[in-house]
Amino acid sequence: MKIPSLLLRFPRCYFSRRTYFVSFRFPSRADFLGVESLLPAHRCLTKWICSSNGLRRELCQQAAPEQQVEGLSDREQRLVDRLYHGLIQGHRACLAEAITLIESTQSRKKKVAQVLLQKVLSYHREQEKLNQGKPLAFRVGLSGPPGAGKSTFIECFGKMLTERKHKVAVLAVDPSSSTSGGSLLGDKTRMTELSRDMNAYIRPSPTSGTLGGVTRTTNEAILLCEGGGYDVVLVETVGVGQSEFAVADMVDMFILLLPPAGGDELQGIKRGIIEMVDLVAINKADGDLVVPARRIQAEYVSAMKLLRKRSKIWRPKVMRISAKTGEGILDMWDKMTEFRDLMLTSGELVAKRRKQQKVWMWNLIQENMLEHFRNHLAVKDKIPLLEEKVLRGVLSPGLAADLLLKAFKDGL
Ligand SMILES: Nc1nc2c(ncn2[C@@H]2O[C@H](COP(=O)(O)OP(=O)(O)OP(=O)(O)O)[C@@H](O)[C@H]2O)c(=O)[nH]1
Repeated sequence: MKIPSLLLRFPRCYFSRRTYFVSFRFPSRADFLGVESLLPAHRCLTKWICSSNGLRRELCQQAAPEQQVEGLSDREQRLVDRLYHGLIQGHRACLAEAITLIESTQSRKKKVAQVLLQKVLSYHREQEKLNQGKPLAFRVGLSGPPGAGKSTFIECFGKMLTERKHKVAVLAVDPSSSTSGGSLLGDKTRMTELSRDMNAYIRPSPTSGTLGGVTRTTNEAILLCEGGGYDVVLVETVGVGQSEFAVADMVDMFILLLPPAGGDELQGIKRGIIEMVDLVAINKADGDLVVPARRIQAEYVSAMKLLRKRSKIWRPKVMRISAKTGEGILDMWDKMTEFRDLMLTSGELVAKRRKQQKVWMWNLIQENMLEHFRNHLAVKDKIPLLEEKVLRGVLSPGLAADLLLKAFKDGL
């Protein structure tokens, strides 16, 4: 809808968003002289604007392009706007700053981060609508025991993708970094060439927080990367704690990278994780390792036949690759895109993402509730005593839990 030219001719007329009130202020005496002739137009315009939602929206956009969010100071609002615009224009520095903001544990910054995320989410929705429902990015999880060759693989795979005009983001989930104070995953020195590539963005794991906290920020970082135009987001993790399960719950495709070794060396691979996998890549299938790689591939192919089918359209594949020579990497990407396309056309991808959103929400609630419970004044002091009684066998775990829960409920 067009804004009446009359309204635009008078720069001092203003429109208040909250009251939908329109008023004219005449800039000079000369203009004032013309008031008589303008009054009917003024009244008519006021009435029209009040009844016109379309114009109201248009005026709001022209008068105040950024919607002021309640509770944010002007400075915070400006920060959100700067990061948002920088992010969607593809500035890496803004993406990095935005991820730092979502990783913050300060309550004020957390609030600002959520406002930014909301904005990025509505941008996502718009873009996906324009894309006929196609997701902005392909989310891929990569796990494997230490030494499997994850960083060599990411370097080789990432470069292959950027050469094909893709934009690649690499995020890491390493809960062990919280205790060790630093993460090797996502370390740029492990992927020297990719980290210099302008179409790649590498982010190490946050070095503080629980697995739940790290998972939350990684989930949010994925959204930010997608907003920044990265169409392949790779989330790397090692088999520590429950991190692979957490990563499998945030990606479209989950890949397990294995060295050509069996038995003891693969003890670290948790049984359950094989059930989450969409593709197993046996790495280092080069030189003398080709034969053992073939053997491991055959073992996994037969083991995976016994697994319960998770998808109607996809059976997990086992492939041999060499991250060092690049052999098999392109074939692997072909398989990955085949998976993505099948998932998309069958509707399984949308269903999977929806389910993941729900899992994510409940995980956050669980984590926050537990923290709230542990720190609640009514139970905080009782926990060590009851724990000790349970350890000594004086009190059953069930009774101890009941006592603590009762104290919590009474204290609410
Ligand atoms: N022969 C051969 N060696 C490889 C291949 N990929 C990786 N390597 C070697 O395997 C070793 C471990 O590789 P990384 O890429 O550091 O493995 P990672 O899984 O990232 O290991 P962590 O950093 O311990 O988690 C290095 O010495 C690599 O050179 C491959 O395809 N073939």
